[in-house]
Amino acid sequence: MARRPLPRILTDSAPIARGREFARTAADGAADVFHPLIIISRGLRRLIAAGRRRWSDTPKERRGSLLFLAAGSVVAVALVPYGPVLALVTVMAAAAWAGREQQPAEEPAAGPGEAETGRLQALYEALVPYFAIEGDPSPLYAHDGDWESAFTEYAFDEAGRPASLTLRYPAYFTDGDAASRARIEQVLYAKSGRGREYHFAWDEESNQLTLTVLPPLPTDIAAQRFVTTHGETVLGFTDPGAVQRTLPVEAGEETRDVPPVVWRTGLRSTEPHLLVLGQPGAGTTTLLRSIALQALPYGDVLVIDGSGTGEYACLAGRTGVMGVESGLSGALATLEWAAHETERRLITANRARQAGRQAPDDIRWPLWIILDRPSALAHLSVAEGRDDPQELLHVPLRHGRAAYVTVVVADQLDSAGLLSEPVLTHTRARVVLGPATPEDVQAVLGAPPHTTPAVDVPPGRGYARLGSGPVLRLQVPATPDPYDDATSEAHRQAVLDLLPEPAAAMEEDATEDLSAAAGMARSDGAGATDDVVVGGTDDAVAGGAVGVDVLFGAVGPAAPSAPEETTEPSGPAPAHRTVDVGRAEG
Ligand SMILES: Nc1ncnc2c1ncn2[C@@H]1O[C@H](COP(=O)(O)OP(=O)(O)OP(=O)(O)O)[C@@H](O)[C@H]1O
Repeated sequence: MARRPLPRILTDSAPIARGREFARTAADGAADVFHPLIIISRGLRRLIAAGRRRWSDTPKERRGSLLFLAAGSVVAVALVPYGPVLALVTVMAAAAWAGREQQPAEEPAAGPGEAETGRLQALYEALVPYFAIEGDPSPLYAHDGDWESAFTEYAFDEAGRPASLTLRYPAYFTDGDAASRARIEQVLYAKSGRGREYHFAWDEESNQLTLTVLPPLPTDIAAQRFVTTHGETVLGFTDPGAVQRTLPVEAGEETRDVPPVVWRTGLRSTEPHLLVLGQPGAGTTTLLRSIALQALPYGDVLVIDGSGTGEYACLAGRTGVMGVESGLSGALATLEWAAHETERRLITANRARQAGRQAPDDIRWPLWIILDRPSALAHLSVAEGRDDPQELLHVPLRHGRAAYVTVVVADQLDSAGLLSEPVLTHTRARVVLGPATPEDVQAVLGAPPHTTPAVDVPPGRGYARLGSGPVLRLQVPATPDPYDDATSEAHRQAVLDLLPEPAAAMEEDATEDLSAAAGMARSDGAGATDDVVVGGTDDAVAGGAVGVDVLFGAVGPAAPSAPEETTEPSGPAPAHRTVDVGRAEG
């Protein structure tokens, strides 16, 4: 049976809604009209209540005189012309004022407690000798002066120690003088509580100094494939706000965004080479290992380990690793090859440019020279009456940028005096690791840090400066030697995952490709060159100098090595993309 519809009056809600709307409008209109009356009546109620309170608060013996005063006022009002009218107007005005909407009184800001006030006063007093001069008619800093006029903002941590403080200082204070600043920073550091790192921001325009306590940098980030582009290397991580970019990283179980210190290399880099200095055990080798692992997917790497401790053993024999040398002869031979290779790249790139062509691929494939502890080799070379290997770095350092050659040098701080002049001149990207005084940081980076030295310095902690940029706090990602027994399993696996394939496997693949290519060339009866040249130049092919043999064989001028002094076997040269342009040109 079909359902009967309900009567329309029960289902049609439009008239009800209209009625409700009308009632609301009428109420709003009435409220507007009667608003003054409402205010006045509320005010009268408040005045009467206030009068009653006053009457009850008045002692009994004084009530008579109060009553007499009130009666006198009434009589006076009645006698003066227009008195009652004026009195009525006055009462109405008083009622309107008393009845107005009152904003809830704002909660008074919680001021500093007694202990905190004491700390601020002590800080203020400690600054007086530095910020006050005799003859100032209205000194901002004076003994028994008011700290509240000098300290504009402050915050405290749970322990009651200052977490941030902004203070004003007199305009005559020499805030452009590093020594004057250092004295103030030293006082604030001592009085605010040692054991924490502070950042000092000097606003010279408004004569303000802001001190902020810095949280420790994260130490839980291990080696991993960072989200960077070709030519970018993550040196480590720094403070939020210190750089404009963040990178997603995996730290333990979670993924989070952290601000990286990214070093750019290549043709347009303004700081194409890096110098890392640190205290013993501060993590310089770890940083170099991290750089090598990031460089390998996009370039060839040559490692010279002056300390000879075998901490780069994991790289030996891997695709793209052209050698891991640790002896003096091996280092000299390898660096000599690197210098020639740089020259060869330069000449080839120059010829290509003159011919109006792009530089060939093998020139543009980056070559990284990683030199750990050259001072140890320098010492040996002096003892043996041979050349300092650093002399051979002159060409790669000077011309490396145009030849896609990047040099990374690491040494200990106390051996910095043994670094050669070209190394010091051409390494504009700098890192200093481990406990270092502000003077050390200034000497290495060319500018003092804006933070106080950390008391507890974990390995891989330090400062970085790229060119003339700001000095940044730095924490290097943990990239330990996977063959070290002390390395945790998670870190070992992280590093092993980043290592390229062993070069032997690649060579086998290459040999197979070579056979296939040669077979193909034979089968179509054409010259072998056209079919198999992948990265060669037209010149090379036209010259007939490039055959299948140079495609997958040793690249460039073969990297020499001194096997008897090489702790790790030199990895076979990469067999995947370059041709011997030098021979082709010949
Ligand atoms: N960023 C880091 N995170 C965690 N551990 C690190 C980090 N850097 C270094 N370490 C650890 O500190 C120790 C010393 O590191 P490393 O060998 O890199 O220092 P070094 O400066 O090269 O020392 P040396 O003076 O012996 O050459 C190693 O156990 C290493 O795993």
